[in-house]
Amino acid sequence: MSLSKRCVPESQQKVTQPNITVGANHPSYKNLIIIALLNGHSVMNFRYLIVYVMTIRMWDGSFNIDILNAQFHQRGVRIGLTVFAIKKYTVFLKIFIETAEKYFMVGHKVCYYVFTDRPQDIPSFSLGEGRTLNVIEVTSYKRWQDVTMRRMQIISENCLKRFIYEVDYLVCSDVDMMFAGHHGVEMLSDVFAAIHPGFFQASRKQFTHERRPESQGYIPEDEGDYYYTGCYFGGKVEEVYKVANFCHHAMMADKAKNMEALWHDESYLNRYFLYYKPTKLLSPEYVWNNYYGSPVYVKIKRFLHVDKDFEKIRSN
Ligand SMILES: CC(=O)N[C@H]1[C@@H](OP(=O)(O)OP(=O)(O)OC[C@H]2O[C@@H](n3ccc(=O)[nH]c3=O)[C@H](O)[C@@H]2O)O[C@H](CO)[C@H](O)[C@@H]1O
Ligand SMILES: [Mn+2]
Repeated sequence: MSLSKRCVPESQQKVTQPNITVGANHPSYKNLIIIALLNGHSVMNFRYLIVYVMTIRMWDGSFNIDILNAQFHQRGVRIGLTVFAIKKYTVFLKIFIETAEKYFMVGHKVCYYVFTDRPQDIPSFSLGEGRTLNVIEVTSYKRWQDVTMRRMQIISENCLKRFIYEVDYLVCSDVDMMFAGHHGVEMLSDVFAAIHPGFFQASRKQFTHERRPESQGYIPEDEGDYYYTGCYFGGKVEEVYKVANFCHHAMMADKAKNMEALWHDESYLNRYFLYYKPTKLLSPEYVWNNYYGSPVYVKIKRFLHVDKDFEKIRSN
């Protein structure tokens, strides 16, 4: 997969965001309505316009971390972070965990769950207090598409087997990522999702949703609030179970028909979120890719894609 395939065309990347920063660093409701209309969420489709505008978005300046930390500490909240490092992707783990130690839920109870087919290749890490790392061996798949999609099955099975007993919230991430700024409890909610950085300014027409009605990942042309990234989502364990279980079964139903949604697990995830809205939406601060430059609205890059040679890393 070439990265450029999934991007907004060059010409549009240069379009700067309208003046959306008012007071704090996040858009006002008035400006969100304007952005929603510009993005093709018509007033005729009032329900989606409301969803678009009312979703809680996390931006720098939109939360008070001291108050939130006190609340989460009082509850003794435990947070699991799942990450898959299958085949050659084990190379990404070091920087992922090392940067997570610096920025991810610092001061809280954190449990890393590393799923791999190469446990012997997992280095040891020195972890902060209250933080543990579990390496869980899983079988691999030949095609990278199957590796990425099967994460949903493994996550859903482990929700029932262990996550539900061990943690309160789960964060599910790609491994080819690095933390670069604060990632705290402000992002936690029943279900949270993040906007794909390439589609923050894109109109609904440009979203690369699955458009074949026969697929379980189908989203009609005139629906879809956002294009969510498949690389970062989470929530309470019972909610993540529902997300992952849906995506896995949708994928299996398509497979039985010899189909595969356009962007694999990401397409099924987008379909799930169309009908079961996330209760919190992370702004592009929480998932960014420097490929898209440094637009003014991303004041803090908290989580970044690591460059990779797609062909090399995915070859068996
Ligand atoms: C930024 C973003 O939107 N990421 C999504 C995107 O592409 P990406 O290009 O980011 O996908 P990717 O190559 O990172 O694969 C997804 C993840 O699967 C795991 N993996 C994959 C292959 C492998 O051989 N070994 C391995 O461990 C690993 O955790 C990796 O991070 O599209 C994928 C499906 O098409 C997934 O939805 C990704 O979450
Ligand atoms: Mn990735």
